Amino acid sequence: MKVVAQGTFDIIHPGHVHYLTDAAGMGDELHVIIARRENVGHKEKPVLSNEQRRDVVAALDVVDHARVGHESDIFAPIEDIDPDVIALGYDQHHDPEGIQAELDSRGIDCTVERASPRDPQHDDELLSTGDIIDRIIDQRCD
Ligand SMILES: Cc1cc2nc3c(=O)[nH]c(=O)nc-3n(C[C@H](O)[C@H](O)[C@H](O)COP(=O)(O)O)c2cc1C
Ligand SMILES: Nc1ncnc2c1ncn2[C@@H]1O[C@H](COP(=O)(O)OP(=O)(O)OP(=O)(O)O)[C@@H](O)[C@H]1O
Repeated sequence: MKVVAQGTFDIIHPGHVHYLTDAAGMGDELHVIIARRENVGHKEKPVLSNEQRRDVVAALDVVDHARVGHESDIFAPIEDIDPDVIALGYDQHHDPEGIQAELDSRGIDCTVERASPRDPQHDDELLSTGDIIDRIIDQRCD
């Protein structure tokens, strides 16, 4: 069973590890698609390059394969990987029914699941790249 997870993964934190571990548990081979910098438009663009974000994700034990995503067709890597499950992050804005309809129309036999959120495990745990960057600005910039 192949599972696909996807995201920006700019400055890895335990929320990312939770998501990828959850996604890996939905099958036995986890593929991760890294959002291209130019395609991140719903929030600040990543600080780190496409390749750096890919290499760090690829180094995680639960990840079998990581790649930088396609420039324009988000379903091109999906056709290539041919997964059994797409695991959406708990807060990803994508519409599961729209994705399912596109999978069906392309003849890809795959379901769409939603991963769980990670709750903070100890005081002062930062589970958001945006929050980490805000703290760096707060503590290191006068
Ligand atoms: C099934 C699926 C496939 C995707 N494939 C790509 C891709 O090939 N290239 C890309 O730049 N973004 C791709 N994306 C979109 C990014 O991953 C998207 O910007 C990402 O979901 C942002 O999530 P985040 O805000 O949780 O980091 C894909 C998204 C989904 C749901
Ligand atoms: N605390 C968390 N618990 C579970 N999953 C998480 C958590 N934080 C991020 N993720 C998941 O990791 C994937 C990539 O997240 P993303 O790169 O947007 O990180 P982020 O820290 O949420 O970013 P930002 O703070 O800039 O919005 C998404 O699918 C997201 O749902």
